[in-house]
Amino acid sequence: MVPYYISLGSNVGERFYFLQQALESLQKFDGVEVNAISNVYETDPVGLVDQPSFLNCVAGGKTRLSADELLAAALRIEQELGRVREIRWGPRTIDIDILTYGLERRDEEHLQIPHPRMRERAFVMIPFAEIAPTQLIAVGNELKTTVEMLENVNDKSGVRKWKDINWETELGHFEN
Ligand SMILES: Nc1ncnc2c1ncn2[C@@H]1O[C@H](COP(=O)(O)OP(=O)(O)OP(=O)(O)O)[C@@H](O)[C@H]1O
Ligand SMILES: Nc1nc2c(c(=O)[nH]1)N=C(CO)CN2
Repeated sequence: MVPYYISLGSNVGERFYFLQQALESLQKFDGVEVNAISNVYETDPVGLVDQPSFLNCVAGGKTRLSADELLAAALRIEQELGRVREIRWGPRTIDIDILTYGLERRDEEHLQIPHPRMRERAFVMIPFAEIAPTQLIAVGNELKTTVEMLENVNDKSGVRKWKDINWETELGHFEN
């Protein structure tokens, strides 16, 4: 089993419903365990700023899937939840990014791990450091903890805790 972390985001329609459905599908996926889920944050859009605000969270666990299979699972869940891929960085019902897969490093067009843009994104690093503060990430030639990476995020405004979520009640048999 390999430890992994993913980030989830939604800014269309019933945003929390999409996060919850995506996590439930992932948890039911053969060979994937979800062991920790962060708080849900309401976040100002980054990149393309003229779009609705997002709900974001980070989840982690262990998986028997390879990194490519985990990506395929994430893409399948995105499709099942009806994400329409149109504008880069534009609105989406659900976006699932793989942040880390063990200490694996990949730099292919279809799969980059650790996720190259997470280090400048407060909407990823705040929830990631919350559930895995001592997790080591390969940054260039160094290993950094998520907390150290979060310290280097320039702009942490625009990320607010949304609501108190009890993931055990929201997801069938989730154990935190
Ligand atoms: N670590 C990763 N996690 C998820 N998808 C990845 C990863 N690395 C590369 N990809 C590729 O990115 C594609 C999805 O791109 P997408 O349009 O969702 O980008 P985005 O989420 O808008 O932008 P960003 O990657 O900056 O969050 C997938 O088809 C996948 O092959
Ligand atoms: N706040 C926020 N901004 C974004 C997000 C996101 O999940 N949250 N995702 C993007 C494309 O991946 C682009 N911009």
